[in-house]
Amino acid sequence: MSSHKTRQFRPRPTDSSGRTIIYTDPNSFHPLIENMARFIITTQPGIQIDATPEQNPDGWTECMVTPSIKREIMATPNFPQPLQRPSKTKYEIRSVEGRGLAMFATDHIDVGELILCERPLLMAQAMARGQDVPVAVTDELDPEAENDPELVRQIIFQEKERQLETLVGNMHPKFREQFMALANSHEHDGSGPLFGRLRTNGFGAPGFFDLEGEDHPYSMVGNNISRINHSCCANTKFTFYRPSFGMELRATRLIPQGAEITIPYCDILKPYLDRQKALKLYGFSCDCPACSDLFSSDQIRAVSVNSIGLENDRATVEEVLGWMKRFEDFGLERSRQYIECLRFLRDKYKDQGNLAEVKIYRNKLYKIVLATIGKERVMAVMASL
Ligand SMILES: C[S@@+](CC[C@H](N)C(=O)[O-])C[C@H]1O[C@@H](n2cnc3c(N)ncnc32)[C@H](O)[C@@H]1O
Repeated sequence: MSSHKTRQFRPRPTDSSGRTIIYTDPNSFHPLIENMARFIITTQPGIQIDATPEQNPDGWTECMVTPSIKREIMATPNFPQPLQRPSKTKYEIRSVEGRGLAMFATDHIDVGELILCERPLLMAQAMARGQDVPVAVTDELDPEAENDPELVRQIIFQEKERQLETLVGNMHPKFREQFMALANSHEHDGSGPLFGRLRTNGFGAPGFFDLEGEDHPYSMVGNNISRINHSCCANTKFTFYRPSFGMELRATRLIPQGAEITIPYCDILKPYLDRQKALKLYGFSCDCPACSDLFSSDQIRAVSVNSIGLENDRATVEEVLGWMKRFEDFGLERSRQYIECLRFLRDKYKDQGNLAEVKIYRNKLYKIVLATIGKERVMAVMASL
């Protein structure tokens, strides 16, 4: 059924600087999305309009966003920069029994280390958490149908599929092939093959708001990063670096050679039942250490989002090290309280004049903040700690 297979890749114009190739063709959209801006983002200097992916190793992103989001992207300071990749690739993608393809460390990976950086294949609006039906869709609906949530859901799925047919139809065949090779855990719920893949593999694009301050739930899909499986004790975190339009992945704990590299598909600070509910969308049930020992895990998760009472400075180093161990056992290095433990130890040693320990904990703090917040905001956050 998919028309995307028969569409031809069209050459795009370069802008005056010759660096960013931008293509906007709002007229080719279905009326419901006529206000969306479609364009591509790439950063290879001097690239020609008919460049191949081989000539443009950073790749490019097919975007379909509102014009205000497009303006926001273009106004990003220092945009666009080339991707800054890790100096050495330390992962491989291979299949694993019962979990399809997965990513594994081929070398020891340090906390905070950049594991991969890639330009998204595409960026588009996904199904929002608790999203209302788009106004244009409700206008077209018969009032009876509007009260039928399943029918409304199916109509939204069809609209999303049509939007994506336009977008995916314009991808370079190599990138389209990469997108179509990704897993689809939504084959039986009415999502089309493109929207199903976006839902299965999309990473929330952080911090994109329209002019009225309304959150736009955009998703980005990457060729390699979208092969990473979930764990509630995940050892990495995804961040997005706007100046290079790069999806970045860093380690939140030491990853030994041979270990699987994992990310969270849901809020891993939430209790077991909430996580299971969120993971249903992906068609598997998690068997990570936190899901296997859910009683202890839920207890420590509840603590990790509240407070362990470090504010009054009365805790001892031993107590704090004990808390850190419990957080580490359940993969909670990214939690606010774990970061507070590191800050506490740095300051405690500073008060004692133990400069060697101060250096160790300052370093650890920097690495975990870098991994969890990303390089765009790491310095600002460190200054506030
Ligand atoms: C984004 S893809 C990850 C890569 C995927 N394994 C592949 O083969 O391309 C998401 C899908 O991977 C599978 N998956 C992810 N994490 C899993 C886990 N912890 N256990 C079992 N399956 C998992 C599920 O089928 C899920 O819908």
